[in-house]
Amino acid sequence: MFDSYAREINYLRVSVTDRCNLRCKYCMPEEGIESLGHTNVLALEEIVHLIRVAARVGIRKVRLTGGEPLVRKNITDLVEQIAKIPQITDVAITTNGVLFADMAEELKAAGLTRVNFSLDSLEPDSFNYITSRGRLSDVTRSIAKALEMGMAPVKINTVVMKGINDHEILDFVKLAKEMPLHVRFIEFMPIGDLPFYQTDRVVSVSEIKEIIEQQYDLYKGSTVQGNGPAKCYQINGGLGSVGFISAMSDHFCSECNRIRMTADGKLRGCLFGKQEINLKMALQNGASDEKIAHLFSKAIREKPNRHYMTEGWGADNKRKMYQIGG
Ligand SMILES: Nc1nc2c(ncn2[C@@H]2O[C@H](COP(=O)(O)OP(=O)(O)OP(=O)(O)O)[C@@H](O)[C@H]2O)c(=O)[nH]1
Ligand SMILES: C[S@@+](CC[C@H](N)C(=O)[O-])C[C@H]1O[C@@H](n2cnc3c(N)ncnc32)[C@H](O)[C@@H]1O
Ligand code: SF4
Ligand code: SF4
Repeated sequence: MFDSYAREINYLRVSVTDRCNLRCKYCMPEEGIESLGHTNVLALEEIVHLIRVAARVGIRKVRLTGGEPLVRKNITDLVEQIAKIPQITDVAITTNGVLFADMAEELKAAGLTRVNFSLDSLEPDSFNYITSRGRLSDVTRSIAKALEMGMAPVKINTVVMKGINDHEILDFVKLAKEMPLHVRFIEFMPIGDLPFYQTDRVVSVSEIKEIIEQQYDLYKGSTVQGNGPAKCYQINGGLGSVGFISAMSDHFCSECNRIRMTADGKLRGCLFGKQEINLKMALQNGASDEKIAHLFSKAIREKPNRHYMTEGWGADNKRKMYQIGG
C-alpha cells in the first residue's frame, strides 16, 4: 500500500520484547527499567495474527527486533509461523548476537532468511563498556556461525560515537574487506532522552566516509539485499561492503518503506513519531480482521513525511529505543 507521500510501505518491524540481556549506553538505561508485564505484551499468536492481516495491506517483509528478540521465549516458533504466511517473503532479525550461535540452526530451519548483528566495538573492553555487560566473544562466535551456515547477507550495525568507538572505523572496514560481512555505520540518534546522548558524540556519515576514504576506495553499486535505509559501497577487492545510515545528517525519509509494531501492540507510523494505534486493545475488543486491516491502512495513510529529530525527542514522547525496536 502507498502512503500519502507516494511511498510504498511493505516492511513491518516487529518489536517482540522490550527486554534485553545487554544495556547499550545509547539505547537503554542501566537501571530503573520497568519492563512490560506479561499481560501487556502481545502473545505470539497475536503477533502472527496481526502480521497475517498486515500482509493483506501489502506487508511483505518482517524484521523481528526488540529489546533483544532472542530473549523472547519461543521465538523460533514465531519465526516459523511468520515464514508460513504466503505473502511474507523475508523474515529477518536484528540481534545483539549474544544468544544467536546456539539458536542459529533452529532459527534457520524455522525459516529465518537474514540476520543483522549490532556490534559497536571489536575491542573486548570497549565492547563491555558500551554494552555495560556484554562479552565480545559471544557475538563474534554468532557472526562466525551465521557465515558458516551460509546465511547471506550477514550485516553488522555499528553506531559510531565520538571518543567511544570512532577510532575503530578502519578496523570495521578491514573486517568488511576480509570477510563477507556488510558493515553499516549508523549515526547516533537522539532517541529516548538518554543522558548518554550528546551532540558532540555524533559522528556524521560524511566524517566517517572521509576517514575511510583516506585508506580505501569505495565504489557505488553494491547490490546487498535489504530493505533498509543504508547507502552501500563496495571496497576494492573486498569480500563484504560498507554502508552508511545517515539518519541525522541526511535523512532517507522520502524513501521510507516501513511501519513498526511495539511489543505491547502499538502500531507506529514512524520511528520518531508520537502517534500510536493500539492494536492490542482492538484485538481484546474482538475487532474483525477487516477492522484491523483498516487500522494498518490508517497508520500507513497517516505516516509523517519525515522525522523532525533535530527538534528533540520531546518530553511527551515516553518511548525509548529499546521499546520501539530501532
Ligand atoms: N531513522 C531511521 N533509522 C532506522 C530506520 N529503520 C532502521 N533504522 C536504523 O538503522 C539501523 C539498522 O537497522 P536494521 O534493524 O539492521 O534494519 P534494516 O537496515 O532495515 O535492515 P535491512 O533490511 O537488512 O537493510 C538501526 O540502527 C535502526 O535503528 C528508520 O526507519 N528510520
Ligand atoms: C534497539 S536495537 C534492537 C535489536 C537488538 N537488540 C540489537 O541490538 O540489534 C536495534 C538497533 O537500534 C540501534 N540503536 C539503538 N539505539 C540507537 C541510537 N540511539 N542511535 C542509533 N542507533 C541506535 C542498535 O544499534 C541496533 O542496531
Ligand atoms: S541496542 Fe539492542 S542490545 Fe543494545 S540495549 Fe538496545 S536493545 Fe539491547
Ligand atoms: S524517521 Fe520515520 S519517516 Fe524517516 S525513515 Fe525512519 S520511519 Fe521513515
